[in-house]
Amino acid sequence: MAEKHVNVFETAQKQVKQACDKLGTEPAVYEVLKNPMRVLEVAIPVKMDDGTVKSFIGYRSQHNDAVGPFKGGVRFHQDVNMDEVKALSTWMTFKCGVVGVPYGGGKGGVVVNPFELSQGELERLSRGYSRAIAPLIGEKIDIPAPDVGTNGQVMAWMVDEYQKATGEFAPGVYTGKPVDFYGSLARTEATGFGVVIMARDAAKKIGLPFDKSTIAIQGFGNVGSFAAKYAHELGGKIVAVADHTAGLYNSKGFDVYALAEYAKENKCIKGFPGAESEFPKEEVITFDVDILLPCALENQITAENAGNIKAKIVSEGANGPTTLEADEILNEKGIVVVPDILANAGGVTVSYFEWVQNLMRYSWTFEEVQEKQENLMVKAFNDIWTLKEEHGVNMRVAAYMMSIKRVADAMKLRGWY
Ligand SMILES: NC(=O)C1=CN([C@@H]2O[C@H](COP(=O)(O)OP(=O)(O)OC[C@H]3O[C@@H](n4cnc5c(N)ncnc54)[C@H](OP(=O)(O)O)[C@@H]3O)[C@@H](O)[C@H]2O)C=CC1
Ligand SMILES: O=C(O)CCC(=O)C(=O)O
Repeated sequence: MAEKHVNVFETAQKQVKQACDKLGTEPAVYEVLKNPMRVLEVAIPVKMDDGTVKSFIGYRSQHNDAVGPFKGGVRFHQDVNMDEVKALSTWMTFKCGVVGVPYGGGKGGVVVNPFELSQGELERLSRGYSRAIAPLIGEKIDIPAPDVGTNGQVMAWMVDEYQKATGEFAPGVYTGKPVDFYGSLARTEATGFGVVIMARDAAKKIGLPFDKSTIAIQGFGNVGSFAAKYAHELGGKIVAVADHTAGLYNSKGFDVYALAEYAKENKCIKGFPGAESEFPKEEVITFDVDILLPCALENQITAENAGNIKAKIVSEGANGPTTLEADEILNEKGIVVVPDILANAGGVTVSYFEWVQNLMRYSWTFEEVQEKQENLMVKAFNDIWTLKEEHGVNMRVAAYMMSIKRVADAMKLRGWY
């Protein structure tokens, strides 16, 4: 039966409810966690290159700050909407809880296709958004970062505009900045690296040799391209890749460096000469591989395609790629799903390291940062695996159980319930 349109905020709420029930928390815990504490909607007027003025709608959702300041990326995409931003901010709260970084959850977004803007228009929009949310954010209040459609340059403009709005030079108010402007080494690579480390450890658990495995990747932006690089460096063979424009196949495994270079230059993978053949991009999800890395957007693994998935492991680089119905199907099929709030937590983990370095006005080497990231994520993976075995639940429920407990304990100590 075809799945109805899936509202990702309802998905996030149900995931939280399921874990609260499993933990047996007091009803007040879900009552507090089911909605973001604050959601801001702004209209950002931007002078376009042709002299007209266009107003863009933006959001910032602050889900929960019991553990620490709100934290989470800013998405520039034409499909951004308030419910999506609310869901993404909810997932951030529990993602931070999973890896134990001292933050709550936040997320922002602007309804825009950034590829249709000139560089000047993109800068004016980024500055306008930063000005609009400046009263609600701060180094110790709410710390945005990059997500789909934004990058280090956008963060640098936003820091500069925040300073103009508040008079305060506070580089730690945004993370994911360029390394030459208060960014951290290994942040750009962090999310994709983490997705692969988690797939590697899941493979160990089920006795699948990662260095003999075949891999399919959906999405070839920041997360997908670095996931490809690290999976290749660990000996995995990336045979299928898809972005918004095409699905590409190479039976011998892609030259991931050449593909990344091509995608950077052409802003898509279609036409890459190193592919043997092209296939419809949707089919990447059901490709005959050992490991699937969804690294694009929400609701990609659905009730329609989940039954045909052949991979033994799914490590979720994207936020919310799997619908609730699909999750049940994967569970029944015995597929190990490393949930988004663990698999893609490398981004916020290294954002945390960037923030710490900013506050200390100090910097660590690439190797130091990546080692700290790996240690933190591997510990979270093992703790969640143990919890999963103890309670007979899947990794997603176990991850929420661990995280909700941390947030609930902080709320209790603060006297919120
Ligand atoms: N950046 C980060 O640090 C973090 C990101 N994430 C999550 O990872 C995911 C990807 O983010 P990021 O890599 O930063 O974003 P990017 O904007 O860098 O890349 C997004 C990629 O997804 C592709 N894509 C979009 N829609 C589809 C589709 N229908 N089918 C196939 N590919 C598609 C895009 O293709 P095209 O360009 O052709 O549209 C692009 O390759 C998001 O869910 C994000 O929230 C999670 C944690 C941290
Ligand atoms: O780096 C961060 O602070 C958050 C990244 C993000 O938006 C995410 O993990 O979804």
